[in-house]
Amino acid sequence: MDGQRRTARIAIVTVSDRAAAGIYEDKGGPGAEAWLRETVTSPVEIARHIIPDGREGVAARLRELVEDGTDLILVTGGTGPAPRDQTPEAVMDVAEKELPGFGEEMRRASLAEVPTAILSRQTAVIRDATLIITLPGKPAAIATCLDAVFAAVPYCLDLIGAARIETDPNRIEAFRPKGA
Ligand SMILES: Nc1ncnc2c1ncn2[C@@H]1O[C@H](COP(=O)(O)OP(=O)(O)OP(=O)(O)O)[C@@H](O)[C@H]1O
Ligand SMILES: Nc1nc2c(c(=O)[nH]1)N[C@H]1C(S)=C(S)[C@@H](COP(=O)(O)O)O[C@H]1N2
Repeated sequence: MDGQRRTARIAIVTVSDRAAAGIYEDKGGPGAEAWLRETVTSPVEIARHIIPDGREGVAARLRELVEDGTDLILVTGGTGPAPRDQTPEAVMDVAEKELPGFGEEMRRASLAEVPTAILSRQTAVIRDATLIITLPGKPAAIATCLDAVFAAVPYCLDLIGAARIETDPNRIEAFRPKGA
């Protein structure tokens, strides 16, 4: 089968000590899933994971998901400056390439809403044929950040050899050069 014409596999990883311990209910993961289900019109399988903060645990889970053939991973939480916030370090541990424009654009969009957005060290990276995008933990940040960058995601997935995805143009007009 043509590698790109298959059901896309997306993982949403919530990184939060308290959500993982059941102290509060995870709202970021379900929020990201709802956003994707409203936006992506081609077939997708979405898996959700909740894990505690920590560089090694996050990196290990990302490696597993990449080896499992996941096309896109959204990681929410642990991007801030506090000692337990180590998601960017974990993501860089598994990265083959960084795409700094994703973090720049997500922070720009978030800064229009909250001045504390500058505290998020979010970014995006590629490992093998997987795109990994980090998002802040605050559930309200999910839509702001995905709205800001998702137009570039389908073509990025094409370029790295991941599954092809289509979006509802009324929500996100995906950028693809003519003929792609
Ligand atoms: N996944 C989530 N689901 C629901 N609320 C969240 C989630 N992540 C963060 N929040 C909310 O946003 C607030 C600030 O987010 P922040 O990322 O600083 O959480 P945190 O205190 O680092 O979480 P934790 O200690 O569990 O890792 C939290 O106190 C919580 O109310
Ligand atoms: N859109 C948006 N971005 C945001 C926020 C927010 O509320 N909305 N919170 C900020 C704050 S307060 C922090 S500390 C950082 C990092 O959050 P994280 O550690 O949960 O990833 O994200 C920032 N980015």
